[in-house]
Amino acid sequence: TGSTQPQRILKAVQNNATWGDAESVIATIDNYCRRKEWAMNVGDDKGPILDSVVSEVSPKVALELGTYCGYSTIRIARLLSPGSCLITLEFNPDCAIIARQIIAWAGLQDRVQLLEGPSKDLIPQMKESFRVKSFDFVFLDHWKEYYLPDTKLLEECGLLRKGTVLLADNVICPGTPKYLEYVRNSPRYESCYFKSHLEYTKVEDGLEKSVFLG
Ligand SMILES: COCc1ccccc1-c1cc(O)c2[nH]cnc(=O)c2c1
Ligand SMILES: [Mg+2]
Repeated sequence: TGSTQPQRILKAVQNNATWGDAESVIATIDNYCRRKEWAMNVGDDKGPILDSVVSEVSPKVALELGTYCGYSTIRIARLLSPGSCLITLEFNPDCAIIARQIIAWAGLQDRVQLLEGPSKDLIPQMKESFRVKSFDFVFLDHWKEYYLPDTKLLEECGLLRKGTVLLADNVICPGTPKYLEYVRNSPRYESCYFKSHLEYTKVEDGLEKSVFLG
């Protein structure tokens, strides 16, 4: 019985990154996934776009849908000011176990709350159980078919406020046509596309930034 990809990524981090140094964890994962085995991290081409949007918003309360190994969790959390927090949702327990260790290796566990379970079950609990009033920033990076239903659920649960920024990965590859159609045509969003590439490849992909207008 061999190892899983998340286990191999964790081992690369433990063998090459400096404990407590988020930048070295990011660089280690990018090097490993570019040279050894491709993995679905937002990566070092789309990553700086994510960084610039997070820095512009400087969210106090942020949400990530889809943790995987924690790569984008670390990219976001390393930019948060003290007292801010990032809630990240992961449905796969094997990924959650690895992500917790990678987030800890980066020294960011105090700003991150990783919740295990389906986003459709966890989102309605945000207000009561997790004392969230509303999110300032949401990064959508889980399963493309859930982008639209989860966005509507966030609206229905009153978790978006005037100015909340949604940033969606993979809107071209694998592609999220129903989500794109919604945010680009709804009068309740102002949307724009940041062209880039699928992580570690030359294939086109991009991020869609959508501001909720209330
Ligand atoms: C499992 O498919 C991997 C894959 C294969 C080919 C092209 C794209 C992707 C891909 C890339 C990503 O950044 C992703 N981000 C989040 N959830 C995904 O399922 C996902 C898939
Ligand atoms: Mg992705």
